[in-house]
Amino acid sequence: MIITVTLNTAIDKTLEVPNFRIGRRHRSVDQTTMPGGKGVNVARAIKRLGRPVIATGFAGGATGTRIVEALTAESVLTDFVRIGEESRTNTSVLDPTTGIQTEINERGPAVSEREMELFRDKLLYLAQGADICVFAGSLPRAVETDVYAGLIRELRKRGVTTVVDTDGEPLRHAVRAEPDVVSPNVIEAEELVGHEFNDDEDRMLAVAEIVEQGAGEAIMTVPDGCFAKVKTDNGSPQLYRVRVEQQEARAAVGSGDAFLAGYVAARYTGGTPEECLRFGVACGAESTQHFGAGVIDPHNVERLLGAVEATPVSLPAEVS
Ligand SMILES: O=P(O)(O)OC[C@@]1(O)O[C@H](CO)[C@@H](O)[C@@H]1O
Repeated sequence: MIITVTLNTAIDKTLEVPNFRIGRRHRSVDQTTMPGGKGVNVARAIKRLGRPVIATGFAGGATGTRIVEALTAESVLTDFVRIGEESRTNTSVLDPTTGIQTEINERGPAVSEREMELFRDKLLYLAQGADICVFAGSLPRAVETDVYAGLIRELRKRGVTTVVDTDGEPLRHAVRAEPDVVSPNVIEAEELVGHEFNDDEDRMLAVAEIVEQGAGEAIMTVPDGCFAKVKTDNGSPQLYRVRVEQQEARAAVGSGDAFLAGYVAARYTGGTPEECLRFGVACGAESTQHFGAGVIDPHNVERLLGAVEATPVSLPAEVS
């Protein structure tokens, strides 16, 4: 079983607004609402890929009920801790004339110590039947920024592979807890490493640096694929640049979540590191053709897979 953890679940509301201009009044021509938060999106995509997954985390108030009911309607298994405060709604505006999507994410509810304790108990219970656990997304209010780090350490003791996609302080703490895989996007990685990246060598050095900081493997997603430092089957480290020809995106929000879902799904079924990266990149690219984060068509993923190239890369001995 794969577990996804979403501590800051959301209803993602996307308004389609042609010729969107800041400071003007608009009427949307279409709108969609879906349960979201990064871990929820990863769970949706893993379910579509046919691997066993359960989504956990916090769900609060009427929005929380809506999140759970909508996931149930998608046949995604859930086991959330119900909390006193209301789960958030994240609003984004998609301008179909430019393809640009502007996101406004709410901070989310405050979670009490008691609720956090209940969650820890639930996660450790679920972990008994789990191979992989994905921690993804921002933290709700009143939660310590080292929460992922503590949970990673607990799950490692129980032999569960841990995967993290978050940002800022929670990511910094999580990396020090030595998770098996960390998968930031470029902005998250620049923040973690402490400088901007100007070229592909900088990007390669960045994934190597994130491994130096504590991650077992680091995968940085970019619009046309990823940069990765992973362990080969014999355990030795290898850098990869994985690329797919960039397609015109209908909606790119959530492609990192689809990447992670594909990577984890392939890893769950014993794919080689290169196969997992290529499958993840195919899933991320395919997801840009659909509205809704984590929405993918597995048949198109298989078609795209042939166009994904993974190139092993060498860097000077001191960093590779
Ligand atoms: O605030 P977080 O949890 O970091 O990100 C939340 C979010 O923007 O990310 C997803 C797309 O990746 C959306 O479903 C969701 O609204």
